[in-house]
Amino acid sequence: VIPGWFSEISPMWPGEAHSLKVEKILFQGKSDYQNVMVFQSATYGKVLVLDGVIQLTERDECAYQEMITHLPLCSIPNPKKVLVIGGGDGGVLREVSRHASVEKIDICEIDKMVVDVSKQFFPDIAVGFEDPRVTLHIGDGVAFLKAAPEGTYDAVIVDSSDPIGPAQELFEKPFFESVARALRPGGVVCTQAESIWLHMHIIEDIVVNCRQVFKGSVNYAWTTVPTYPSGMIGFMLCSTEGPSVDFKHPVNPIDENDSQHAGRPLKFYNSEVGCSNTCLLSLTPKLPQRW
Ligand SMILES: NCCCN[C@H]1CC[C@H](N)CC1
Repeated sequence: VIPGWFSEISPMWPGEAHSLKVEKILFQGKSDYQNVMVFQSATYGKVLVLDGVIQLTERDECAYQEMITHLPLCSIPNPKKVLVIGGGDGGVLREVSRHASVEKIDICEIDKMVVDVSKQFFPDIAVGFEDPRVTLHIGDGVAFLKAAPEGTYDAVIVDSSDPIGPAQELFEKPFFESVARALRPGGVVCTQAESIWLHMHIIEDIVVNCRQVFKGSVNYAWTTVPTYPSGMIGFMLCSTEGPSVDFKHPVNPIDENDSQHAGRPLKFYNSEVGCSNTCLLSLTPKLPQRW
């Protein structure tokens, strides 16, 4: 390890490690679920790390939070009730709040320390918790969904960490089945779905499960996030049976300067990006997972 640098070394991306120059460590703690750290980097702003894995940086979080939120919410005409699983930093909530049609936002985050640390060190991301439509539930997303009445939500966003640790169950079939049950007919789900350069085996399993569970459409979309392993990350975009959803052609364009967020315009997402970055997995090249 190079002194003064943070390297993201993990068995999930063997043989490689993205590094960031550290100016100052701002917080280190251990919650009931994971190690939590915040540091000031030299060129990406503040950085949130869980169990040694970069969750977000102030500089590039917009690409992830805007895409994971607006890809699904712009694909259906009038999203009203939205559920966020994970997302304890508040960034997805900030993006959901831009949609004036939304009346209710539930969020279920398992680790309260992530919420508290985000509010303390990332106020421009945790601002999402201030929206009066938001109800925060601290608990296990799997259990929350099992308890949700059938057909409750128009959209579910699964903003998870990686399938090692607390988020493992969020990548398995029973969880997708509980998401499908909690969605209304024609409802949509968008999940964090890893990198086509590193995790094709995980993605292929997720696609098999999603094709069995979601009888509408199943797409894989992606965006670039320089501080995530391989510099990109993908999303599974699925819809249940019912009114058809075409993720390539958003029907609900987001107003760039939506009054819900005066003074905080979008930094990354726009309708063009929204449709161009969505591809059927079959079109994704079979990339060498290691050389
Ligand atoms: N809202 C924070 C996003 C967390 N998403 C994941 C963090 C860990 C990465 N390896 C994959 C994305």
